[in-house]
Amino acid sequence: MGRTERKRKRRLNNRECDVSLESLQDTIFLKKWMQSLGWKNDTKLILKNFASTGRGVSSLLNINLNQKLIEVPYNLLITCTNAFESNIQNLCKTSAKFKAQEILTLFLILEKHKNKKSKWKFYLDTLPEELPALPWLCSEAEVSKFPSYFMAIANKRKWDLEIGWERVEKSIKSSWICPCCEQPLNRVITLNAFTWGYVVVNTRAVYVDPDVVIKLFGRDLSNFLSDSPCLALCPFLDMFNHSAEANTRAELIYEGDSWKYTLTTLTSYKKYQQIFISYGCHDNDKLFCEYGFFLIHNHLNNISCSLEEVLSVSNISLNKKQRAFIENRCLPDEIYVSTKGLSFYLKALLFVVINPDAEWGRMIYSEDYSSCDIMFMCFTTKKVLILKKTKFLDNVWKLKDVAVSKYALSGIDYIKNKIDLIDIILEALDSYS
Ligand SMILES: C[S@@+](CC[C@H](N)C(=O)[O-])C[C@H]1O[C@@H](n2cnc3c(N)ncnc32)[C@H](O)[C@@H]1O
Repeated sequence: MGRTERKRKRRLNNRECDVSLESLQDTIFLKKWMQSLGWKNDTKLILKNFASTGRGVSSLLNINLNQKLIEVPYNLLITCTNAFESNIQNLCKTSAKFKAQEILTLFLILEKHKNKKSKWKFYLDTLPEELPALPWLCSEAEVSKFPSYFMAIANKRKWDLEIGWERVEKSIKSSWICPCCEQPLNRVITLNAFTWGYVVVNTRAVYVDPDVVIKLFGRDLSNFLSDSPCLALCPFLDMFNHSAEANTRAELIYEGDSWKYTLTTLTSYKKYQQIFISYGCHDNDKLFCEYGFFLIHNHLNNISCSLEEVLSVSNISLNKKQRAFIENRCLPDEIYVSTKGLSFYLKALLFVVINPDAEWGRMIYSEDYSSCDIMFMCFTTKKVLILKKTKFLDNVWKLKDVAVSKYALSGIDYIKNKIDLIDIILEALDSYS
């Protein structure tokens, strides 16, 4: 079998594993409900379970470059102003102020609790119960075995969730009884429910222009919100998965005689193929931390390192003048290497390290490095990469020892993916030097 034929067969096999979700009740009800509120599925979007990514979107039509993928009427969006519909202010102490993410989280918990009585039921029924593999949902023992730079990011996100929960717990009236089931509030708004809602908002909300949200609401939200109402949940639009190759334009626009949230694709797709959108120019660190997944191949990935790691492998100590120059120009902020080579800052840093007496400013901005400098840069970077690989392998072993949760098991795969990237970059540097 030739290569093309093998590729075709693989594509067909993959397609056979993709299962349509169109006959599921949840999908049928969601689409009917959205259509009854003005959504027109002009691009004939359908939901499928894809072997490669899980649930996602494709179309019965070919989708062209610059075509509008989806238009969702504003009244189908859940913004912070919808919190008023749920009477969140009635169950909170008067002085309580929340962040937009917390307000949407509370809204989801309360509406989900209403079940059939919620007007958002058909949307809520499509939200996943299971949480994605976010590293900040790991236990403390698990997080502590992540690479240190990543542990810092994960701990910060864990902390944000905990602070949010603390704020909510303190702000709700302990005397409040749910009108539908007569349960006390702390049985409805639990830590588990809060974590679920918080993660749903984190992984699915889109950015909306807060000025438009306030204008359409006709009332100021500052008594109630400590940041701006810039987040919204957008039914069906939140079913698209991300690809680093996808390019999309998202806008809240006034067209015809109404506001709508639109997505335009700047990439074309064949019918039945999965349609991806872009969540932003995110490397795997960001994808894993914000959305709980990472891409095996992501051209935005890189391996970052610290000034200390560079100095430790090059066995050089800096003089005062070198240190001041490096710090003033913030060179350590962006020292990394990717399959495309060394970052501007890494090259600059290495140049300053090996040339204590050169005219650094002129050289680093012209990047007119001698072949000798380039050889040293590659050589040192390889040593840094080998050091990083050893550290990552150590993280894998230590994490394997304590990993119990699916979040930590995913973390192991994530670090292994970093190690694979190091091997690829090392090979590329070998051919370069
Ligand atoms: C906005 S939702 C997309 C729809 C989601 N797959 C669903 O079934 O509801 C974002 C979540 O989808 C998953 N996801 C998005 N893009 C992905 C991809 N390329 N590969 C794997 N999972 C992806 C992640 O769990 C992420 O947190």
